[in-house]
Amino acid sequence: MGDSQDFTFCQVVPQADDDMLCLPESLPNISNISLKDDHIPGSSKQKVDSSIPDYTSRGSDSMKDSQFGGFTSNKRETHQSNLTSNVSLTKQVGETENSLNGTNEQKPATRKPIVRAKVPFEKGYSQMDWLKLTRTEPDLAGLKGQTNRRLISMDEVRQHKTAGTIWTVLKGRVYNISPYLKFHPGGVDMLMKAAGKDCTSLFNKYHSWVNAEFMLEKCLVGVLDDS
Ligand code: HEM
Repeated sequence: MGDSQDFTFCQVVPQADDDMLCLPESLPNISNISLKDDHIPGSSKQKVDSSIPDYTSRGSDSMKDSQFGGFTSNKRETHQSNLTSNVSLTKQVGETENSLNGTNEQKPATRKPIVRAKVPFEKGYSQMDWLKLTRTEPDLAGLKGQTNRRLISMDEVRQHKTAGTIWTVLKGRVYNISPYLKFHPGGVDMLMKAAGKDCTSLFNKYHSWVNAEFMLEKCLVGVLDDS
């Protein structure tokens, strides 16, 4: 009886010993976990560090952080957004809006975003290049000596919509826009919508602030005869 009790007791003791043996191994793990937890309530940067072991192992990256500040910070945010899916990116924008509105879950902005459809210009076709051309090229309008004060009917304008002589009417003036096509920041295709037509309303729709009178001064062919 006593032996069996001792046996039972002896069986228990080794288990306790096992636990004791495990403790030194488990302690470092526990301390690791507590370190991660300590970082989680901190900044988003720290969140990334604690959840991604690779970042903590990159000593050089953390050096870069301190050296380049915001620049590297952006880089990390990109990593974070990759890891937490695109939502994170949207959230960045949303967060700014929410901080202004004072709410956490807000619908996307209702206002329609302004679409900038500027086309990157080819080398040699910047607005500065256009300005230079207007000062150096003597006959951009293709007048060949004719006056640019001539009255031009809409019928005649309509006949000029192919390469070389593309005319348009803007605010009562007729311009040869052929030489300007490749310089147009909105692209050739957009400007071609003006070919052989009165483009005043389209022009005002996209950029009423543009000083076309000045820009196309040397392309003036005549004045629209609207009688
Ligand atoms: C006929 C004379 C025109 C001239 C001299 C002209 C000139 C310009 C200029 C200087 C810009 C740059 C504007 C900026 O940076 O703020 C621009 C952009 C643009 N233009 Fe024109 N344009 C003309 C006609 C048109 C027409 C008829 C259309 C449409 C059918 C058009 C569509 C655009 C678009 C979509 C852009 C890009 C707008 C943006 O940056 O948001 N343009 N144009």
